[in-house]
Amino acid sequence: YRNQSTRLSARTGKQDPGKTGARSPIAEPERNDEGARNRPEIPKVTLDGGENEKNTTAGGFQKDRQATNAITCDTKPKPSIPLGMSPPSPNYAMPPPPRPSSNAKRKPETTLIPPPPNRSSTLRAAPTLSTTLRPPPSIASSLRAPRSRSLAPSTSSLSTSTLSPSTRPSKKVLLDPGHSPLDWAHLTTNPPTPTFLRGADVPPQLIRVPPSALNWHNGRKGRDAWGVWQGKVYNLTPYMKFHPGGVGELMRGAGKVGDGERLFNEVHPWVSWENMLGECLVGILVSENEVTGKEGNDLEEID
Ligand code: HEM
Repeated sequence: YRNQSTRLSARTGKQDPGKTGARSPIAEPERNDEGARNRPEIPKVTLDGGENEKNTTAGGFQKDRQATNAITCDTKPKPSIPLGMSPPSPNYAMPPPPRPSSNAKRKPETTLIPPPPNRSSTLRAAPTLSTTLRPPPSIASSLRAPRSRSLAPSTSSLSTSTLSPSTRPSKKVLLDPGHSPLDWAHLTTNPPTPTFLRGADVPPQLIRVPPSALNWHNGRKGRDAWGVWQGKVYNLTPYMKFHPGGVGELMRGAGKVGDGERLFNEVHPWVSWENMLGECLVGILVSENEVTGKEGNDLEEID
């Protein structure tokens, strides 16, 4: 190429032949370009060899590059690409569109392509390795989770009373001293009087309890509070302050036929009403007609 450029410059530039003959082939294009600046004719014909090396020193030659790239980009990009990749990025951005030539594209592609694929490949390899390594622990973890979960229900089925408080918010109240479940158990086994648990106004025998009598014992105005469970009437009054749910909760079903049992089953169906209040049993719930015609509460007829 250099020889060709010198030949072309020798053809157009009449003064060059004598200069080029004395100079070396390598130094000729640089010196000839300096002389070509002053010449008006040189840029038109000999932009190939003369401009290439000169343009590297002056930015004004880039305009000439753009105009001449269509013809002489083959030789220019080779030296300009390695040098101009980093510094003249904005100016260098202009050439790419006019570089339809194959040589210009090959060099930047080859220089630019290696880094991306290498980086991407390295980046891809890492996640793929991590993903390939993750599955084993994930499987192990997935197997562990169901095991713990599967064990939970099995234990819950064994004792629902122990797990129920954890599943729902507790509404237990602070009981007064001497009113713990053990205290209640002691009281039921050793009542102060034979009628203390069943009520002062109740005979020692079980009685027939009509709804009217039940409603009257609603725990208000000094009356005892009666509750019904499976057709049996219990005196709740002595248990009021021993009730872990509080007096108010226990009073919700006092003196009512079906409310007490329904609420009891909603809150704690696992609690044994009969065992806890066995000594508080008053009698059995009967219809109002069964009691009418008899004087008062005839308790002896039940036995
Ligand atoms: C109207 C009827 C009743 C209502 C509305 C009621 C309500 C409640 C409530 C809200 C609690 C607290 C539950 C918690 O937060 O853990 C509770 C606890 C309790 N109640 Fe009742 N109750 C009623 C009748 C009874 C009766 C008649 C008995 C006795 C036979 C009884 C025995 C208990 C016991 C033993 C607990 C403690 C449960 C536990 O430790 O988990 N309750 N009740």
